[in-house]
Amino acid sequence: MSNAVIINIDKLINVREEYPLLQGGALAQLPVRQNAFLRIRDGRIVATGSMPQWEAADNETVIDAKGGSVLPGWCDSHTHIVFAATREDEFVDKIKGLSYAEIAAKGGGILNSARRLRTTSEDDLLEMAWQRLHKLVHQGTTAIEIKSGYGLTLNDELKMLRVIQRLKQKAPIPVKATFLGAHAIPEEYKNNTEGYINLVIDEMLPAIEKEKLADYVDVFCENGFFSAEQTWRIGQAGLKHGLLPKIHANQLSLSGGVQTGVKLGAVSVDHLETMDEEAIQVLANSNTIGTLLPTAAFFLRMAFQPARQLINAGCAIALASDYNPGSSPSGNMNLVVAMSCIQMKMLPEEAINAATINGAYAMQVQQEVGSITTGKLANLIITKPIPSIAYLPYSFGDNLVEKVIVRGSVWE
Ligand SMILES: N=CN[C@@H](CCC(=O)O)C(=O)O
Ligand SMILES: [Zn+2]
Repeated sequence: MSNAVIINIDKLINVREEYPLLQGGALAQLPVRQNAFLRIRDGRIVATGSMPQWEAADNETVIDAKGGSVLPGWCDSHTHIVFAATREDEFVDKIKGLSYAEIAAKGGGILNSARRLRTTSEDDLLEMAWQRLHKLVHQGTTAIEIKSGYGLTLNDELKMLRVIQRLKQKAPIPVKATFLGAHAIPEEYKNNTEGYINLVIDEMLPAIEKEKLADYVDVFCENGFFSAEQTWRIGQAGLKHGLLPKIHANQLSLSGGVQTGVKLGAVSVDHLETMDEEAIQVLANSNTIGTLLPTAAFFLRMAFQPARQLINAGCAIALASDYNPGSSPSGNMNLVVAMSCIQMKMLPEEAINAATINGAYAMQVQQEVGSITTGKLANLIITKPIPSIAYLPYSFGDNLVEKVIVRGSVWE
């Protein structure tokens, strides 16, 4: 466990003693300290101060930020990084004019990933997911949620969740596991949706509870996938097995996913490309976080999420990458933040808060990460020198991450 001090920090971003979930107008408040240092003991933040007051201490590594800025590492609360194969062939099909729904109907999409995953070993899946996670940390992600949902049989869902469990043990960053058995109706149950739902409820959930393999339960609430009523039943069953819901809601249609998620007391409802006033108001009047996934909207050429309306209504917004082989084959949170400002008109301050502290809340790790707060893990991004906070999303596509610090050590 490392003892270190980061010196010559131009801007120390998101420094907070109290770190409440940020709703509506509060998202635009991003506390910044100029010309600072930050001290780390046993991998945790123990002090911050003004650079002129800094004094060297024994037995600590000095990390010189050289005028760069420091912010909390990104908290990516929605990913599918355990998968067996990429799907660039579908990407080309889409360029040629096929829709996401058409690709799914011809056996592509999630079912394509399921076919490939079923014939891949747990060790091989772990190796591939670890490579992805390792790269994501280099891009600044220092807490992550990972879903199952490409197995769609009892054994293959358990296999995916065991991979996530092994990632939890291997990775020095907070990792949360979400059971997404209700991601699609598998081929074998094509004409028997109820049979598959029974398998999820009666066999998968008890087995997952027994092995303590998941933190959350998720359902893809969408036309052609799972209805609001089926989402409700699976969410309730998850709750009985100790799993709080996080719901894929309102991606392609007004699915009722937001209302159902809120009624279930979901930690978050995610996607939200397709919202109406009723869904926005229901979310605004709840404790459920709305997690926006702009790179999925971008990749599928869909309208972006109505971030301004959600924030103006008072919602708590988080940003996540949705990293998956079908609809967002990138987990780069720097791009997510930039796209949120460029395409959804979020202010840079709002986007950074949504990708750090609110992302931490969306996977219940806010006591460990998400802000520069004494006692939290020193999971941090050191940027190259930047003239302003707005420069981060403004210079999209440029790599401004100079170093990533995990538990006080530079990520190699
Ligand atoms: N929308 C549902 N699930 C994923 C896509 C998964 C896939 O296409 O493989 C998502 O969040 O976008
Ligand atoms: Zn997803």
